[in-house]
Amino acid sequence: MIEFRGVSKTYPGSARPVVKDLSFEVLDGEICVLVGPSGCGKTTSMRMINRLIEPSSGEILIDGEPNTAMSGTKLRRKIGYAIQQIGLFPHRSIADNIATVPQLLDWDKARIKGRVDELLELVGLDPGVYRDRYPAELSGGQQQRVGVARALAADPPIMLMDEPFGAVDPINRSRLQDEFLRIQEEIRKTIVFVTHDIDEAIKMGDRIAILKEGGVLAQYDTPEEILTNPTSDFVTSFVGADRILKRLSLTRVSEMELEPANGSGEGLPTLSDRLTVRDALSALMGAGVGRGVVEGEGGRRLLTMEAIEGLTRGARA
Ligand SMILES: Nc1ncnc2c1ncn2[C@@H]1O[C@H](COP(=O)(O)OP(=O)(O)OP(=O)(O)O)[C@@H](O)[C@H]1O
Repeated sequence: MIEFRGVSKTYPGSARPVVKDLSFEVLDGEICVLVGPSGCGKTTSMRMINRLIEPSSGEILIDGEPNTAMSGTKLRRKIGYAIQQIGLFPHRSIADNIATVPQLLDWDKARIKGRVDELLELVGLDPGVYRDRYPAELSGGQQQRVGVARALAADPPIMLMDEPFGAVDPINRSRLQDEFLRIQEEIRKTIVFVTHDIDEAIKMGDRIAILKEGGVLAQYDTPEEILTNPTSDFVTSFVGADRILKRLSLTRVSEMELEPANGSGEGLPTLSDRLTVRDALSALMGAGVGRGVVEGEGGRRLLTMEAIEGLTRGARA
């Protein structure tokens, strides 16, 4: 667990803090997304976790221990770090890039090679093809994957990720997000993830910390809660006017309580219950109908506009 306790940061020469009295906890195995407008202190907050930046006051505890009490080696072993600019060393092979922290930690060669190949497999790059290439010989998306593999190299329980998919086009970005969520299912790291994109925050976060100007925490909640019960005008406007639709994209049709279709499904469009409710709504509207039949493990069930509206009720209150 990572715990911020009253953390503030004022840079030398500046009158005002860029992070102000920040207190929240990141639970083990969860992705916590720091999101907010440009300059609100997301990166500063994240870098105080691995002490690339020191707080002006307050403290950060990792598994109950102040990070100021930890040696550099211990911090490197505990915390992986992936950044938007990727930061791969251009004159080192992909294998050597990934091996950066294990080499610092003096792992033996065989162990490093095994780990590099395992990580390349994990991020979907064939080790035989990519191990000996150089960063310039990879696409931007492939380099991002190597960046993530490098951050995971010493199997740290904590990962800090600063806009890790920021430099790739929207399609590849969406693919990388999906892949990363799949990887996280396997590795269950404790992750702090910085983005300025609320849609990315909603997709990636188990919990979202929305920061506002001056590094003040505006709300810390699950994506569902933030979309359903924003606690201030700032959060409402930051999540956007389409928050009800965003809320629908968090739920799959399979999770809805729906009546069996029995005989009443005749002539209605059929949809998979793996769709998000947002996509199912879009399909119904596209077909110009108010009802459809969903198919899945729960059998054939009837999806109606009323049922969809029922999901948004809390959000409209
Ligand atoms: N080393 C520094 N010295 C002085 N001021 C700094 C330094 N680093 C950042 N700042 C200032 O602190 C504020 C917060 O910066 P930070 O990078 O933490 O914000 P951010 O929310 O990550 O922004 P962005 O989304 O634009 O990356 C900004 O106003 C920035 O100019």
